[in-house]
Parts: sequence; C-alpha cells; structure tokens
Amino acid sequence: MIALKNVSISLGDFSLKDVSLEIPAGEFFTILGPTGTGKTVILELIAGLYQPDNGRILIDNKDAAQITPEKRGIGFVYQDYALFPHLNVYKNIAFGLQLRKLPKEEIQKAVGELTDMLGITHLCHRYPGTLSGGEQQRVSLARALVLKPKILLMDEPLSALDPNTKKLLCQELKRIHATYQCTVVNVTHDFNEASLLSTLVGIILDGQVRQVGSPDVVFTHPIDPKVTSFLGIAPKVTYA
Ligand SMILES: Nc1ncnc2c1ncn2[C@@H]1O[C@H](COP(=O)(O)OP(=O)(O)OP(=O)(O)O)[C@@H](O)[C@H]1O
Repeated sequence: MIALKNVSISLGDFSLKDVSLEIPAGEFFTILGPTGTGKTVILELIAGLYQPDNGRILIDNKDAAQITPEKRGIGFVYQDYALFPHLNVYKNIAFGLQLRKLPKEEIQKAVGELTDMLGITHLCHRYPGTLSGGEQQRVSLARALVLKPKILLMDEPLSALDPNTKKLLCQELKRIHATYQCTVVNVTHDFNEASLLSTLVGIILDGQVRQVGSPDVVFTHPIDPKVTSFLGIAPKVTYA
C-alpha cells in the first residue's frame, strides 16, 4: 500500500496542497490529469526524489521519510527512457544488479530471463542510440524490473510510441503486472491506455484528487462536472 496523507509541496511557483491518495498493494493505478497538474511530482514524491513540505507518505505502512530512495523497492520508467548512452543494452539492464554486487552468473540469469520475456535478447550488444523508441522502452522496463521492485512507477511510458507499438507494449505491461504482481503507478494522457491497463484510475484536478475508482466507473460515472469536462464526456441532459 502506498498512501499520501495531506501531502503538500512547493516547487518554485507550483504547489500541491493537502493531497491524500491511497493506492492498495498490487493495483495498476493510473493517474490522469491535465498537463502541469503535478502528476510527475507525485511519482517523484513516492520515489523519494522530493520530500513533502507537510504531510506524510507511507509505503507498506512505514513512514517513507525514514526510507532512503534506494531502499524503497521502487523501479522508475521514464517517458524518455533515460538509458545510459555509453552502456550497451546488457549493461544498462545489469547496472543495478552490478551495483548490488551480485555474482556474474546470477546477473546473467536475471538479465537473460527479462530480455527473453521482452523479446530484446538480440539487442543486448547494441547501444541505446541505435534503438527504436519501442526497443528503448523495453530496455528501460527490463532495467527497472530486473531489480524486482515492489512498486513500479511509470511516467508516460508509452507516449512517444506509434499506435501499434503502443498496443503491443500495453499487452506486455498487462502481462508484466500479472507476472510480477507489483504495485504499478502509471501516468498517462491516454484514456484508452488507462482504461485498458488500469485496475484503478485517479483523477487529479487543481492539485486535488477528485475521483478514484475502476476505469469502468470513473469513465462512465464522473463524480462532478469538472471531472466530466476533463474526461470530455458530454454532460447528461435532464428534461424537466
Ligand atoms: N523542481 C521544480 N522546480 C520548479 N517547478 C517544478 C519543479 N518540478 C516540477 N515543477 C513544476 O511543477 C508543475 C507540475 O509538474 P509535473 O511535471 O508534475 O506536471 P504533470 O502533471 O506531470 O504534467 P505533464 O502532464 O505535462 O507531464 C509544472 O508547472 C512544473 O514546471
């Protein structure tokens, strides 16, 4: 379980005020909201890249302020993949395990399993600059998953991909979530993607969590006119 309890943070001119959110363990939770609304900041707060000015973040009922970012068991997949350009694919994926000083054979096995699963074994000797967007995103996913994170944070992971690659990776993400049973917190602007992948979606508007529920419920029963308007759903016409 990840919980934000009355979290506030100011970053320059931007602030999130009193945000509360609960993400039960094992869910595929997608945060939806207009641009600049603080979705990435929420991921970065969970990851420990920022500390809240006020309020608390709990991870598995423990105060996250007491857990350093590397001990939070979190994998982070970025929109722009953020691969190390000077390392080949194998070394990019193995990097975190090498930092943990695991034996070479164990690293080979773990990397091999993931590259097989994601269909990128043939790319292991290549460098990120020579890969397509979809290939880079698979490498980025493998690099996060190889550390067996309890929580996988994804910031618009599919947004730079063409529709077909997006569809394929959507299916893979679903499979990965089922296989690894980690808690996923995903950010996207794509309502279709949110609907396909998520077990829960949360709508953030004006720095507040306005509605949380299953995609079926949120997309068909928005809680108020602001959520209705954000989702682009025609308001219900009532006749007197
Ligand atoms: N370190 C920082 N210093 C100052 N402002 C920041 C910092 N980090 C983020 N911001 C600002 O906070 C606001 C929210 O940023 P954030 O990236 O979380 O938005 P978002 O909802 O993810 O938007 P998008 O959908 O466009 O990616 C933005 O106006 C951004 O410029």
